[in-house]
Amino acid sequence: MGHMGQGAPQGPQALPGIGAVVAVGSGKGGVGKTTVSVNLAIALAKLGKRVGLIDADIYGPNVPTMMGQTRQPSVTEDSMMEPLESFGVKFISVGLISPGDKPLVMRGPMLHQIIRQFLQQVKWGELDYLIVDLPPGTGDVVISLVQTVPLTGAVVVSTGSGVALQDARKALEMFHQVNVEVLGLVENMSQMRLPNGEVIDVFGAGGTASTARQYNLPFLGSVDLDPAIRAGGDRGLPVSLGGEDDAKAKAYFDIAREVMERVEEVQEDAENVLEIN
Ligand SMILES: Nc1ncnc2c1ncn2[C@@H]1O[C@H](COP(=O)(O)OP(=O)(O)OP(=O)(O)O)[C@@H](O)[C@H]1O
Repeated sequence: MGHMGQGAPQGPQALPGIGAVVAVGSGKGGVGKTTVSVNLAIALAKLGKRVGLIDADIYGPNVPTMMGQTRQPSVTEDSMMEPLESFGVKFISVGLISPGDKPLVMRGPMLHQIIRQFLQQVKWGELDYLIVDLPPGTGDVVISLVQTVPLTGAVVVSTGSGVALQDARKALEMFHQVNVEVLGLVENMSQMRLPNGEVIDVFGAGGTASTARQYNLPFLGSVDLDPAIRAGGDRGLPVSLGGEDDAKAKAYFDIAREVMERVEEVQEDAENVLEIN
């Protein structure tokens, strides 16, 4: 395992007080990775977990808008950042530290520095889950992450379309390369249910589940294509706030429970490995 070298001076160091670090990635942009991250984080919090969310999506840092707060985080005297908090979820975003609407041009070393800061210099306190919303594609941010902390695992979001899945497979391969366990796949914008009950298959529903099967990975659930989900994100009031009994929120709670189960599995496996050694 690549991240067992905890005694090594440069190796990834577990964050004290943080139970699990879960990255959410996608391959293709615009498939709804951020919407899944935000609603998953809120669902976990509503299920009683202590949750943090890092928005590391340098190309589209939309977490603050979806969480309804876009002010700059305050910095304490000891140079620690206070995360913002909405709906019981603590969060921080690259969007909050980049000035205005300027396109964010960042060189690798600066990006690496920011990722490290978000992990190590934010007052997260005790968390059960720290979710990291990755930029689409395969790349630098993931490398910075795995060099800084041991990741518990990754969730890969895709639509069922052939091209999105093509890119999702690249993301799966990348996580494999950097020794990050994929907890499972989520299909977003799977189907659209019209008010008259008719169901429209927009992006090829089921494609993500079959990709999961191909790779022998768990399928964590699917989310409908639903204007209420888009509106919730835009208004800073994500649909998960409706709670588990709300039909529009339920999918995210199902996914949250799957993620909790998978995280437990991965952590138990890691403990067994340590006992054998
Ligand atoms: N299930 C859904 N139903 C309806 N709209 C959705 C759904 N999921 C996401 N959207 C909308 O699609 C758009 C893209 O979603 P989002 O920003 O979450 O994608 P992303 O994959 O994080 O994008 P990127 O990483 O490229 O910035 C947003 O306007 C969002 O509100």
